[in-house]
Amino acid sequence: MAGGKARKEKPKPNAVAHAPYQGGISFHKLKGQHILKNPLLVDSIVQKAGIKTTDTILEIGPSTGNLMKKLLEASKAVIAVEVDPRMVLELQRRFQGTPLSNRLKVFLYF
Ligand SMILES: C[S@@+](CC[C@H](N)C(=O)[O-])C[C@H]1O[C@@H](n2cnc3c(N)ncnc32)[C@H](O)[C@@H]1O
Repeated sequence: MAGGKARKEKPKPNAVAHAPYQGGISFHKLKGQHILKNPLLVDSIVQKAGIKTTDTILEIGPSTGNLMKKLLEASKAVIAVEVDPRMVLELQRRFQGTPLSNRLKVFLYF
């Protein structure tokens, strides 16, 4: 701006209200909610964990289940604990009626 004062940007009124809307769910970043989007990263995590088909896994905070899906495919069972009821609903929708569902238990804890 030649000769004028630089205009100050208005602060956003509420960071949570501006969280991106993805997969039908708005994520609350302040609660640590974000999803693993890169399938190669998810594969790498599962591979490095050295999971055996006889293992039962405890997942804390599965969110919408991107990592969970791979964990279920690699293990005997996954027990998950999630604080957000919207995520629990989404997980039920995602895995209901699939062969993975009988190896999964999700608990809502809050
Ligand atoms: C970073 S996300 C998990 C991403 C997920 N693993 C994926 O595959 O995309 C973290 C999740 O943990 C949940 N969470 C935060 N605090 C928690 C707690 N104390 N106990 C259980 N879940 C929690 C959040 O609601 C959120 O769904």
